Amino acid sequence: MKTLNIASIPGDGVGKEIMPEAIRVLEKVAQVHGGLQFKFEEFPYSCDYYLKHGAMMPEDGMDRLSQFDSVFLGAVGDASKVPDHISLWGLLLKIRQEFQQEINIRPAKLLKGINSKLADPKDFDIVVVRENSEGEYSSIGGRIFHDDNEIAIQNNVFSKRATKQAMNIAFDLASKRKGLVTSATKSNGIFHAMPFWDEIFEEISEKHPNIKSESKHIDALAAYFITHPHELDVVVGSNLFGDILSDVGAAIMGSIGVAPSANLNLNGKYPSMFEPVHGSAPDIVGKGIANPIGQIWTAKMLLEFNGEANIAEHLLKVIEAVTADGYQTPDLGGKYKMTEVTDEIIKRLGQ
Ligand SMILES: NC(=O)C1=CN([C@@H]2O[C@H](COP(=O)(O)OP(=O)(O)OC[C@H]3O[C@@H](n4cnc5c(N)ncnc54)[C@H](O)[C@@H]3O)[C@@H](O)[C@H]2O)C=CC1
Ligand SMILES: CC(=O)C(=O)O
Ligand SMILES: [K+]
Ligand SMILES: [Mn+2]
Repeated sequence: MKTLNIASIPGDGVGKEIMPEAIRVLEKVAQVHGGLQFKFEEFPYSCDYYLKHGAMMPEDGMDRLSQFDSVFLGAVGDASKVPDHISLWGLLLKIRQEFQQEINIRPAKLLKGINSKLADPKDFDIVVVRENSEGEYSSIGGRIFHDDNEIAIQNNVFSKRATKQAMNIAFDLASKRKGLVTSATKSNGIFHAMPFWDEIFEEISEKHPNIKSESKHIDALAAYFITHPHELDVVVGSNLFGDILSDVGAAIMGSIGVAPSANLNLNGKYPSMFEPVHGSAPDIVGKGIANPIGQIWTAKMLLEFNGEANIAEHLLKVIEAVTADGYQTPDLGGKYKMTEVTDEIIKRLGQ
């Protein structure tokens, strides 16, 4: 019997609602699999934890999480309790950076039965490869002076190593898919970092003559996601550009409530972390209508990256069969509650 030890961090808002749903699904997956079991340990790290303890996690929090095969996270952030930059840097971004989860994989493809927000979406299947450890998400800089003289300086960080790594992963992925890599740039406006990014992209492209490559400025590329999503395959972007594009990708899928993501540690020193693309959705919290599919599709990615590709594919097929038959939450225009969608997935997993 293979055991996967999973640290679950529901976090804030709808994170606390959808996490139990995805765990119910994973327990069922294990039962159907027969040779797999999960050991979950829940960690209460969140904005509520911060209000009690003055930090998003205890001193030994990272040590404890490092003992697990993977971290499974819901969402972080409740600005009514803790400013977002404190809560995200104290938990989500802390884990991504300290566990060297330098790559964030974010698929965007249409599931059967789900209406895209586009009138004619055609059949798109995109993977955003987001550099996940540096770029615009850096804590380097500071603030100086007061009142109207106040100045904020924010330094972006682009290393050749991490940039190359993200691009190499994008090309590898494209070689197993449609064979196209699109780079998100902004070298017409960002004077140093983006020409650097483009040069490295050029260099990596030349090493992969069989893969088509193109660069698009982030503004035009964001529009292209809306107008020509079916022409994209793998899209590689910096931390901020990848973040934005993956929300656009989620919107054209129908709702950010379905979008999954994997924060990958590639050197094997620390666990990877799996979390949906969306945040804590304070506007719908407590209503029982959060879409559980983002977290459940994320569970599929957790299975895939823990060596269980077959059952992972089966889970995605079941999710798609359920959406195809109209079991959808209100964000997708459906009338079903969160638990009803999960129940249907679990029922069909057993069939
Ligand atoms: N990775 C993470 O944990 C992230 C955390 N956040 C945090 O979440 C909080 C809210 O941020 P927002 O910018 O509003 O982004 P958000 O993703 O939480 O919500 C944006 C919109 O999508 C909807 N939505 C999100 N998840 C949904 C789901 N599962 N089912 C149905 N609808 C869903 C929300 O109702 C809202 O209308 C903030 O504190 C923010 O910092 C935001 C993005 C990512
Ligand atoms: C923070 C955030 O929005 C993200 O990582 O997607
Ligand atoms: K999340
Ligand atoms: Mn985001």
